[in-house]
Amino acid sequence: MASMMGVWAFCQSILHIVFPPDFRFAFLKFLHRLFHWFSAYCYYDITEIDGVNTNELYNAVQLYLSASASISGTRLSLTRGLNSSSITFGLSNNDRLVDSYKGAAVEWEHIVTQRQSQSFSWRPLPEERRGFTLRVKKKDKQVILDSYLDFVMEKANEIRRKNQDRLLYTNSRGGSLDSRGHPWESVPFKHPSTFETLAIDPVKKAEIMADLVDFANGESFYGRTGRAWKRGYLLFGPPGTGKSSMIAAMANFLGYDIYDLELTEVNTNSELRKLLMKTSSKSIIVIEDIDCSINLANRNTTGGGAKSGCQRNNYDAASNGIEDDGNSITLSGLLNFTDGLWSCCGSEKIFLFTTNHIEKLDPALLRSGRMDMHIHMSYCSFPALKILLKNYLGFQEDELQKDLLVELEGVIDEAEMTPADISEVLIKKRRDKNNAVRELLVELKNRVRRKRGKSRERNGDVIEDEEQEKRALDSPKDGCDQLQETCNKKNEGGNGCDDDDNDDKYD
Ligand SMILES: Nc1ncnc2c1ncn2[C@@H]1O[C@H](COP(=O)(O)OP(=O)(O)OP(=O)(O)O)[C@@H](O)[C@H]1O
Ligand SMILES: [Mg+2]
Repeated sequence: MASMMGVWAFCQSILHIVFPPDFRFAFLKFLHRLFHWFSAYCYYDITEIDGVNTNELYNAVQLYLSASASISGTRLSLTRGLNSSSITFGLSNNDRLVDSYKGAAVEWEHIVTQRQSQSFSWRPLPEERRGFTLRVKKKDKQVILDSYLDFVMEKANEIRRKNQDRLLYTNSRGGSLDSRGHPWESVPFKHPSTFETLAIDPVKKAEIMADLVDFANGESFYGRTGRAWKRGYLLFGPPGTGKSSMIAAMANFLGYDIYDLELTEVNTNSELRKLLMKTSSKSIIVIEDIDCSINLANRNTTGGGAKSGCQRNNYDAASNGIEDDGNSITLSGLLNFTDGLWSCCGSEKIFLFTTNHIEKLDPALLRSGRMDMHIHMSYCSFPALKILLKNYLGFQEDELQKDLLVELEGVIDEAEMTPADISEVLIKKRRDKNNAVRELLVELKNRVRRKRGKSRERNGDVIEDEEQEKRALDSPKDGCDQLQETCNKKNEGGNGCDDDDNDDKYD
């Protein structure tokens, strides 16, 4: 190949000296054709810059070859991208690499030449002209063009996702665009929450994980059934039960980016659509506290149906019935956002809404297809508590005293304590893990006592001897009566170890 190129260059220089330009051009063209007729190969150039735009295929090839180049051990260039935690390998200048695909051998050459003179351009071009030349046997041309390049693109995306840290996008600028036309701002997403650290019922956890895996591997299923490749999850439950932690765990599990959509920053339905259009595939689009973001309860249902019935501005319709003139966001806009035609631009997207008050949401928002899975994030259950004890204190189940476990199991459900509150107790006392568990037990018992007292008050009963109940709940063995007394005293002074505001909301 190199010698052929040498001959080619030699011919060009001879022609340059001997013949006039017109003839020279025609002759060179002829020679070029001749050269290709007799060659068993065809060549494809993939330049770094296509006109003034960056050629995506060039970057993809570079990344794709980085996986093979690391093995072949030729001269390599090393790169570490922005937001990336790992180093990728690349072909050095004018180096070659052989790859094979479906039995066809291909050769990649990385060609770097100096840019001669800077022609006029709206943006400065790099001094070097870079590109890849792909050499393919003529008989393999079809298979390479049909699927190899798609394969390269796909692999490159995979590598990029693996190397790059998750990104967390926000629309804090509202709908306005930055200089590159993007409405989203991003920061590296480093939330450490995973399904392992998430304290929820293991059966529920396994179900959610299986659902996510089915979704991520479901391209052919969604194609076959004619459904858009997207899925909606609604997380509901009291504050501190792990809704945001669940979102982070899902993103880390699937390796997806998160788009945290601040609905109150979006002014119109069309702004909402633009934001959606600028989200990438393999991402989770989150609207937290959906009930607080938009007045969903006061939907005007003049047409009866979910979509036809909400052609009005929610805020206005609720207050003065002004028709939606497209200047504010409506429930129909939101419904279209989640399952209208636009929702499928760029596939493999998860829509995730959270709320503390599911009862406030419009049924149209909850139906399957929009929110396919409703996940109740509940107060800490006994199986979830065991996960917290393991994660925070390093306790394996068999390490804990049996009677202590029985006591914990006896009060945990009735105490209705959130995982956030439990983890606070465990964090504070984690230096002495046995003491931490005892302290937690006291806290749980206090909550149960207060709950029972409250419900009696509500039922109009006379509060009987609280001390008697205290004795019934307390274990004589655990030696933490002192702590409990202190806690009780604080509570009597209105200055308790916790407050019951949340309990009231969810009673
Ligand atoms: N189920 C859980 N498993 C593990 N940790 C949890 C869980 N729930 C809460 N936590 C802990 O409590 C903190 C607060 O939880 P998180 O922000 O996920 O709750 P939330 O349900 O989103 O609350 P809010 O409704 O107020 O947004 C987290 O940082 C996490 O450490
Ligand atoms: Mg939250």
